[in-house]
Amino acid sequence: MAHLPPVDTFDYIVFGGTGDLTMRKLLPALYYRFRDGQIPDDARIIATARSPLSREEYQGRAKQALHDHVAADALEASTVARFIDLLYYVSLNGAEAQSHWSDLKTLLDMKPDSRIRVYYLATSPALYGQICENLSKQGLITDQSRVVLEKPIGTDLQSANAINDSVGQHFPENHIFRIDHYLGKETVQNLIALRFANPVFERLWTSDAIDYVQITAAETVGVEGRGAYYDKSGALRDMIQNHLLQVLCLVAMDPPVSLDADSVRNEKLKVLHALKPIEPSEVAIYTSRGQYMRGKINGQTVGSYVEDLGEGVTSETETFVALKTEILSWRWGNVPFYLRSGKRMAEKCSEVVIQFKAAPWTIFTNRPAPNRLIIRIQPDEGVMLSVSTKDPTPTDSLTLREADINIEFEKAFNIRYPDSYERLLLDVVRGDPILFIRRDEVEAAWKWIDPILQGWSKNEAPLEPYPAGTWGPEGARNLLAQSGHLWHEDMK
Ligand SMILES: NC(=O)C1=CN([C@@H]2O[C@H](COP(=O)(O)OP(=O)(O)OC[C@H]3O[C@@H](n4cnc5c(N)ncnc54)[C@H](OP(=O)(O)O)[C@@H]3O)[C@@H](O)[C@H]2O)C=CC1
Ligand SMILES: O=C1O[C@H](COP(=O)(O)O)[C@@H](O)[C@H](O)[C@H]1O
Repeated sequence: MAHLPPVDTFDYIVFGGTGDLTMRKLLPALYYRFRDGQIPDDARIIATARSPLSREEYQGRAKQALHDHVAADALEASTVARFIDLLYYVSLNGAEAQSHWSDLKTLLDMKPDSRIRVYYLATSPALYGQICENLSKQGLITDQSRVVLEKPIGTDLQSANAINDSVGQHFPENHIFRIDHYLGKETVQNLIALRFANPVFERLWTSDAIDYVQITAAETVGVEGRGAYYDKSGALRDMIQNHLLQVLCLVAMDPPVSLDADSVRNEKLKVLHALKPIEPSEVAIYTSRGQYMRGKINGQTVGSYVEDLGEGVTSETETFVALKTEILSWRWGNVPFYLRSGKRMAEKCSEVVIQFKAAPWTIFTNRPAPNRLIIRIQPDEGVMLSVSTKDPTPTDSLTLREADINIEFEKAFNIRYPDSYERLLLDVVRGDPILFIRRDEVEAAWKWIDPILQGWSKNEAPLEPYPAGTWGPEGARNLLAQSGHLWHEDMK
């Protein structure tokens, strides 16, 4: 077990404290950090929601959540008991000024104002503005207060601006932490280390050497119990607008002058601004969208998307999207960036594939395969570089064969890879925004996404069905075939 320096003590106030995200992700993440000695014993986690629950009832639910979502070998009874002791519950309608705010105030007033307060908004984003307004009216926003906003920040640029404006009336930008859990993933952060600590890669990180880049986030799960949210969202808003564009920024950005949050965010923003727009009339050329049908995942038959939504429902929502873009800059001129994400795909796999250009000439009897760098975000976090080596089979000529230089981080460092929320939740306490999204990044991402949504709404690109358990619709393959490229799984 790692022993890490503890953060300053804090009150974490979670709006939506009984919800799926809190139970499945936030409490387990805080538990792990507590177990590893990073959370002081006098910290408090104050959950709020409308449900009338006593503190003991809430603690009972939280205990169950830990048993369901924390590895059994990490659950020591005494540590669980000490952690459960940090939990409080206030029944409160965050959207109503007349609700039980005085209960929350009484609890918070028991500690000095200088204590760090984190207001974590894990409710529908439609409530963010009202919750912040009520916090402000009740005098609960101190100099040491921060607010965390869960995704989605809006469904387009206009709605994102409305959310950001309403929260921004009560919290300064440097106290607003917009979470994107992909940035908390170790391998995503490792992109910064890999690129800027290893000149061997960074010197080749341009259109001179790179043919194209693929970023994939494929899931085998369907919409699970989140159909009501997902059907209004779809894969483009749910995954591309935030997670995949953030990964693309880290792959493509120029070296920041330091690891200061704004230096990194400024470089990411430049990438977002340099993305070649996809006009509504161009969506059939540059995008492919699909929806899963019945199929098989790991040998088990699974239902279609509309079956997962419920009986008698129809839907035009995409559960898969692939797109081709470019970054209009000196470094990346003419290098296609292919992004794709989908549910009910053949494998769970998030990765970045950097496909290098072929050698200009060969002296061997067969052509060397172009090098390929694969950064595996999950599962099996690691980095793999394919290289051409001499084929050891005895022949009369020097022929080549592909082999991999493969680093598996978990094995290399013999360490448990933490869930992304573990790091992010404590970064808020530390006041370190490097792995959070600044408002202008959200705006730039929506500005680029909105025209695609407009094109789709005019039916400019067909919604193609794909069987569950496959790599998506044919259109996704055609997107690359136009340039003679293949998705990674087709290269194997
Ligand atoms: N679940 C996930 O995996 C992910 C979720 N998110 C985001 O996190 C947020 C929460 O999602 P999730 O946990 O799934 O949603 P749930 O529907 O499971 O939970 C919503 C929570 O909000 C509470 N709530 C609803 N209305 C109010 C109100 N007026 N005042 C106070 N509390 C209220 C509910 O409790 P009660 O009804 O008792 O008030 C409940 O605790 C959403 O923005 C979602 O998009 C983001 C990424 C992943
Ligand atoms: O934000 C989201 O992410 C998950 C996928 O996250 P991962 O860490 O398992 O890759 C996705 O299932 C969900 O729809 C989306 O809202």
